[in-house]
Amino acid sequence: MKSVKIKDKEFELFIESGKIANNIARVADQINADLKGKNPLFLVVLNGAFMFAAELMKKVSIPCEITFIRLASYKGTSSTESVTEILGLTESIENRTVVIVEDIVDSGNTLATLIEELKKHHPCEIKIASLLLKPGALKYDLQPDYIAMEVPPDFLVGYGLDYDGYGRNLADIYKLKN
Ligand SMILES: O=P(O)(O)OC[C@H]1O[C@H](OP(=O)(O)OP(=O)(O)O)[C@H](O)[C@@H]1O
Ligand code: HPA
Repeated sequence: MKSVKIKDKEFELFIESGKIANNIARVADQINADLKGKNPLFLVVLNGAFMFAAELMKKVSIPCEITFIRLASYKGTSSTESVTEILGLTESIENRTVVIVEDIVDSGNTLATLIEELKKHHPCEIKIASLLLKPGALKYDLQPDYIAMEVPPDFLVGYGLDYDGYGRNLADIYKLKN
């Protein structure tokens, strides 16, 4: 499919599934080499990362655990204070090597907040694996350890990424038509 319409918007084909798979395989090889013997715990951030995580974890061959979390943010007691809660983290991460699995690092806001929250639980180290990184949109001093592909700051859908809840099931990645 060269283009798709989702709700009111048109998207054009940007990255085909074969290229996505090759880049994920490369990331898995890096993880297998770097984290051997570290017994990592992969924290998959739902919803967007589900498809990347499924493909990545089939190719990660070192002993590891996988768990799935969601982030909930709400206003704290003072009107400006924003509180982020990690839902679903039942495993202890104390002294563990934790690998955050994300579909995209865009502004970096989600990841920066998540890292701050995770640090409160004293992991031994926190690694970041993301399918996509938008270097041109990043507003935080974050250095993701494992990136499958860098992309321009266009709005993307497919392979887990959604537009208003739709498009996550697309096997390729599409970008918003201008
Ligand atoms: O770097 P940022 O600017 O913070 O953007 C990246 C975040 O945005 C998306 O999550 P979203 O909150 O849309 O939830 P979803 O995973 O359920 O789609 C994506 O999955 C990342 O978590
Ligand atoms: O480009 C994007 N597409 C979908 N969801 C997103 N969340 C951050 N950036 C994006």
